[in-house]
Amino acid sequence: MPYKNFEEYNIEVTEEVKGKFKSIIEDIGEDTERDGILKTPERAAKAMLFLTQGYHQNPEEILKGAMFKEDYDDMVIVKDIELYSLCEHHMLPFFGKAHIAYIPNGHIVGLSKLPRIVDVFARRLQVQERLTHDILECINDTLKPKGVAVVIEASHMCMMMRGVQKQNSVTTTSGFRGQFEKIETRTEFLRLITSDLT
Ligand SMILES: Nc1nc2c(ncn2[C@@H]2O[C@H](COP(=O)(O)OP(=O)(O)OP(=O)(O)O)[C@@H](O)[C@H]2O)c(=O)[nH]1
Ligand SMILES: [Zn+2]
Repeated sequence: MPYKNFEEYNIEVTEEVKGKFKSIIEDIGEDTERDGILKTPERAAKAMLFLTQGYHQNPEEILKGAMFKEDYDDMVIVKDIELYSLCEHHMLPFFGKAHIAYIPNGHIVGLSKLPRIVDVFARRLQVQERLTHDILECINDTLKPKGVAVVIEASHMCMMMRGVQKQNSVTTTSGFRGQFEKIETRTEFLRLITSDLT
């Protein structure tokens, strides 16, 4: 996708996507000249580009921007990170929480960077399984910790508003690398994310 810089790209693509949303709104039988709808193609285009901005962000750079040498080598957990993504099959939202843990190997990372990389990968067309692994592999490859774990719990609007129409099902996905592949470490992590302690 050729573009000079993100702002320039955004202006150009917003115009294009706006035109496409206008056609969709016409095709579903709405009046695109109606007062409340007049600006809707533009609003929808801006919303869609916001929700997919992760394609233009570099998660490794975000992590590398705040890695600090430190001898701490116990588990670090950031839990209940809210996430909103779009399923790649229907382009409908799925949303929920991510829980991330890692065991440092000489370096810790700025805590805010973990939610930031969740957003980078969530703001793309995704399936929950790949989103989980994208986050896991990015931390593993960039921070090179002794271990990393990611759990995501999410509800999928494509299963709620349409299709099978199940309102209460929650999907859990998980990935474990390094020391979290050992049952005791994994159990400790799962105990801590389900307790009120952290
Ligand atoms: N594994 C996985 N499946 C997902 C995710 N998000 C949506 N899906 C599923 O993607 C599948 C697409 O199946 P299709 O049969 O091609 O599409 P469909 O006819 O719209 O399916 P229904 O949703 O069952 O009506 C559905 O079963 C969705 O529930 C996800 O994150 N992970
Ligand atoms: Zn879907």
